[in-house]
Amino acid sequence: MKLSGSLSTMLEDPRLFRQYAYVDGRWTHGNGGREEVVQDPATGEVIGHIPWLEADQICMAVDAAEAAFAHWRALRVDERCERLLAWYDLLQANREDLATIMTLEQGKPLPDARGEVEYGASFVRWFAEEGKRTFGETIPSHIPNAALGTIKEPVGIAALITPWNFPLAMITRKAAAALAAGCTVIVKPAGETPYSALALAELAERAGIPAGVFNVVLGEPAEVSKILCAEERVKAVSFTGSTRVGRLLLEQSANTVKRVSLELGGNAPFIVGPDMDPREAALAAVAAKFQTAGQDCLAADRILVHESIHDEFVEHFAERMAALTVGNGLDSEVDLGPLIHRQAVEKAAGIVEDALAKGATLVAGDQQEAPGENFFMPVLLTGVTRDMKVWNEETFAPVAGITAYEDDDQVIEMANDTEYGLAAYLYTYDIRRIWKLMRALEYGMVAVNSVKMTGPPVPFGGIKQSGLGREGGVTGIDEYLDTKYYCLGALGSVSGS
Ligand SMILES: NC(=O)c1ccc[n+]([C@@H]2O[C@H](COP(=O)([O-])OP(=O)(O)OC[C@H]3O[C@@H](n4cnc5c(N)ncnc54)[C@H](O)[C@@H]3O)[C@@H](O)[C@H]2O)c1
Ligand SMILES: N[C@@H](CC=O)C(=O)O
Repeated sequence: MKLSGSLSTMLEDPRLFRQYAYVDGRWTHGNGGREEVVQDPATGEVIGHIPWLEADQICMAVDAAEAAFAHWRALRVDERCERLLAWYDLLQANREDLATIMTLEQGKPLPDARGEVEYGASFVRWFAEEGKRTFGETIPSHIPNAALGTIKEPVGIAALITPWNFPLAMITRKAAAALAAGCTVIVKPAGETPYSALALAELAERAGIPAGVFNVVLGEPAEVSKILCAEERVKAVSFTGSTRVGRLLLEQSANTVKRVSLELGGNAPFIVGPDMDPREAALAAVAAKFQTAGQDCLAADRILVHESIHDEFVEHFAERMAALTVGNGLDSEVDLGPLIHRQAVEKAAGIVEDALAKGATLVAGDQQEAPGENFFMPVLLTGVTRDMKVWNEETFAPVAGITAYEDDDQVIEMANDTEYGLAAYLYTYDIRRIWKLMRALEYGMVAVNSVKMTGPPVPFGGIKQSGLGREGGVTGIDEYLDTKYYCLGALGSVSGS
């Protein structure tokens, strides 16, 4: 294993590169001496090490979050929100360093990493504002001489478990909502990408977020999650990751009846109507497929094109795909970085092999050209059918599969033929088709004639086995709030009550 050792020298502020857990405002070693090596997926070089905390240390993080909760929830909401805004400012001010850390540990091209820092920061600002609007309601009373209403209260400690593909924004979309609501949090980032989370902790501290309010624990994933899910004092678990692990955490949280929010896998259909300009649609489909090298829960996984424009669409798609540059995300020419590790490359190769064995056609994609062992060259397959893995599984790789369809009813049925229900794309200008398909698609989010669909104001989330609950938007904060109903009786006669 080659040792890089150079990340801190690449940063303007080397203190953003932390190789410890962060518990109760302290940078913490693991008691048991266990640690994990973190590698740059582009080069295989070692970026650094992180400690694994032992069970008693995870419990100490819960103690810290519990102790801090009393003070944090008691702050005036504008005081909490001021600190979130200070955190937002620091994220913006340190954007370059945060992007460098992200590219080194995750592999995505530097411009995409900068984009993710902006995106992640935007949730902090959004919830700093939304925190001030956690209104209760007054209820016209059916009880004589009583006043009825509701107030919103923070649920308590929230455990936030996050994936490696968006190492910063998947944390802030949860943490900012929870902190604005008055909760304290324990973040468990993916072991592949811990340094973005630890940099967030460093900046949270500088923003005046008190010790114990924002904690980052590191460790063996199943072990840590089991403790957090079983712990009665943890009131909410918010998870972003695979459907397989999401199911597990839901099960583990049942005994303590926790609030569980799940942002899970996707298998997005990208539907192109017969009225569509095939070139325009192909450019959009390439953008929707290859972001983060296809390692995106919103990636266009099944591209469904009307038979009348199928061949032309394929030509344009192949042409645009051929123009994508694959390489190290630090190189300014690069569009697609590496996959996260070798297993991801092997999984992608298996999906392509399975499709070809079952009759798909390989239009483009030569793995001999891959610039390193964690890289996977973009692949275009046509003639994809429902018995293939590329249809049924979330590919999480730059493998595009195209299928032709005959009419709207058939494409609705095809698009819904999956256990997933996160996001769908629809390209057509026919308003009646838009309305019909948009309503019939069994997805939490439908983007019509747009690749971009996310951002702070929208309720992000899926149905079916893509998740529970919503993040962002005006409802994202509700995942961290309880509604308390009150009935004030014996008030005497109050007119209009
Ligand atoms: N819906 C969304 O908003 C969204 C966003 C980003 C990623 N994702 C999904 O995340 C997945 C990719 O991320 P990933 O590979 O990091 O997912 P993953 O489920 O393997 O890991 C996610 C988190 O769970 C932890 N984990 C892994 N195994 C565990 C176990 N047995 N018990 C407890 N915790 C465990 C990991 O360490 C990590 O912190 C894809 O399915 C993608 O669609 C969804
Ligand atoms: N692109 C998604 C993350 C999915 O992997 C988002 O915007 O949240």
